[in-house]
Amino acid sequence: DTGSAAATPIDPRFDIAYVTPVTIGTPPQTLQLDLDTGSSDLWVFSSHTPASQVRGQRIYAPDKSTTSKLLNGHTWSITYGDGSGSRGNVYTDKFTIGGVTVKSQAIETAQQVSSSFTTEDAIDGLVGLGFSTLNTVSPNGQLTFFDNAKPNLDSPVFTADLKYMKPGTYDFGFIDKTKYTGEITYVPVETDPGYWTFTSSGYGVGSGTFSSSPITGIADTGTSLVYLPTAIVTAYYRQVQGATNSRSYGGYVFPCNSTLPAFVFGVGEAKFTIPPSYMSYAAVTDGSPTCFGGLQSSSGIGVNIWGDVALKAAFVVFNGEEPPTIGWANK
Ligand SMILES: O=C(NC1CCCCC1)N[C@H]1[C@H](O)[C@@H](N2CCCCC2)[C@@H]2OC[C@H]1O2
Repeated sequence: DTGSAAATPIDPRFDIAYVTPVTIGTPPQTLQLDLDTGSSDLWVFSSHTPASQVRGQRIYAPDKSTTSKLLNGHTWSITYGDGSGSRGNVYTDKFTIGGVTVKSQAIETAQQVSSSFTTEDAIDGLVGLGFSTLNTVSPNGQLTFFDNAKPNLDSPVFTADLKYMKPGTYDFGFIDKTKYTGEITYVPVETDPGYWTFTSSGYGVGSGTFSSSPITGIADTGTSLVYLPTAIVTAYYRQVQGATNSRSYGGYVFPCNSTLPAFVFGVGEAKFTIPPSYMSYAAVTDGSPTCFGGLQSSSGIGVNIWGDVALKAAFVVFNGEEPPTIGWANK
């Protein structure tokens, strides 16, 4: 098997998150899901989600699918790093992304979602693409779509080609040579506790010198921004006129008309440049002259996160061979 599906920004103005069309059940029900390498639960808004918590999202109705089966006595509950979360019951059903089908995928139906999911009407749920060890289904943990699909994929990989303010793609089972330039640099992945954890070889601010120092963090398609150690973040914002670390806005902000340097990060011998445009994430509120930075401190999180702001500067291969590795290429 091989497959390809679009990854479309949920907001035309800035890249909060990306959604991908999937089909579930028989006849197929289409939902737009957020593929998230930072988690390992596949959950959806459903006919079991209270109407008060649904605001325009498409829902999966297992009772309307002739191939759905309740996974008796199983429940799930997840909380994400931003405090959002959801919980519910579990079914199995036919699940397809970009033409790759898993005949019996655990579909976690939401009986409760937190307010940030209710208000985000473009996201109908998530497809966790982390390692299945992170799956929250109890009493028996379930496999991710990638783990289920892997044996039938031409190659046990998926790739992310996210783009700035326009649709990119997720490919499954093959590496599309037309999507990158030069060579792919592969580095080891630490699979404990279940993220795609790798070590970057260093960073540079704008045209400044490159600092070769290991930065261990996770490649997370479900996180909008990059979160790195405070020393790196302060070195970056020292180069931005009027930048401050705002307690009220919860991070580094600066005048939207500031000139921003690029941010360079290393993977092995390779270098990746996040252009200034990606480093200004969004105005803090609509129309404000104050902008929120695409690079923030990881000091409160406990892990460094290479989110969408970094991922969209590269073509990334999530290699599910044993042992797993992650590959980065320019594009
Ligand atoms: O919580 C994180 N990342 C953390 C950010 C802070 C620092 C630690 C990591 N990612 C989540 C993201 O925020 C969610 N969000 C829902 C509303 C629309 C936008 C996406 C979505 O659900 C799970 C995942 O994606």
